[in-house]
Amino acid sequence: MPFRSPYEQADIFCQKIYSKAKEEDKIPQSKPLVTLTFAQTLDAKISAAKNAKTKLSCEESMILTHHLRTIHDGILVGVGTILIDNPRLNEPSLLSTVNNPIPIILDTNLRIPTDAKILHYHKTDSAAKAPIVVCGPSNAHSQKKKEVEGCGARVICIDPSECDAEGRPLIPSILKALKSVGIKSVMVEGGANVIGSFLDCSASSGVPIVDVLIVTISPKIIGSRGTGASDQATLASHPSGLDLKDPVYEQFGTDIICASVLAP
Ligand SMILES: NC(=O)C1=CN([C@@H]2O[C@H](COP(=O)(O)OP(=O)(O)OC[C@H]3O[C@@H](n4cnc5c(N)ncnc54)[C@H](O)[C@@H]3O)[C@@H](O)[C@H]2O)C=CC1
Ligand SMILES: Nc1nc(O)c(N)c(N[C@@H]2O[C@H](COP(=O)(O)O)[C@@H](O)[C@H]2O)n1
Repeated sequence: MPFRSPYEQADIFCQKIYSKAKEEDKIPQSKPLVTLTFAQTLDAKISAAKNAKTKLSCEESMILTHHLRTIHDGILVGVGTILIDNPRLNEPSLLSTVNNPIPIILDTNLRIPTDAKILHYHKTDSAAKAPIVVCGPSNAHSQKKKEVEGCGARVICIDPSECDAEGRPLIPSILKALKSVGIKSVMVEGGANVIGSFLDCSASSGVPIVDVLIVTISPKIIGSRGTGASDQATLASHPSGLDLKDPVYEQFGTDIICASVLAP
């Protein structure tokens, strides 16, 4: 096989997966296209412990993750990930030459610290975009909302009728709100609670919610202290598990990528 850099490999891999999604008519009109993606160990852990930031991806699979970020309009994480990882969520090495997605943070009670990197990065790098924070109704008129807006973020409050019993905005309502501000595609990176909500919503809804699932599998075993990728998904509507259709596997460096275009 001719030599391919990991950048070329990432580009070709994404073209293959997203042209498949297109062929199968998975490019939605009523909601943004959703890619759910995360890195896990062989024993399906996304972090080494509760409250831990853990590097799982190798250099080559991280290049794929960064490439995926550049082909989506938005990149979404929960506030738990902001509090633990304090990420930048941009494509670091090619920042000025590629599309950087709009960071989107799900934060029911506006717990985001006003010094979080994600609230400030766009002020120092002109290629980075100001984030969107999606919160629950209790913050509609709060001082914290004003402070977060003061950092340059757009804060979207979801109506109480569109939140779950714990007051968390429902996934279809979040996607509707994102679509209404022009976001046509969103890459969901985690963490465990957000992954659980997207999986459950996708499995129980008659319409597709997650269109493409891309999982990086790292050759590591963490054991029971780690946070499981699906710890927060009940998958109650699928008692024998969720079957992935026509999975595609490819090795990136020392990791295996599993990708599937999900059936509705
Ligand atoms: N290996 C990987 O690819 C990744 C690993 N992580 C890891 O995940 C861990 C953080 O995960 P969690 O603590 O579970 O936090 P999380 O990042 O899933 O955020 C949960 C928060 O999101 C908010 N939220 C709003 N609407 C929601 C909804 N409908 N469903 C779920 N949450 C909603 C709530 O305020 C909730 O507290 C960290 O250890 C981080 O390192 C995070 C991202 C990727
Ligand atoms: N793909 C992937 N591999 C890992 O090993 C990871 N720990 C993550 N985590 C996600 O990436 C964010 C860090 O992003 P920045 O490098 O700061 O931009 C982290 O917050 C998780 O969302 N992903």
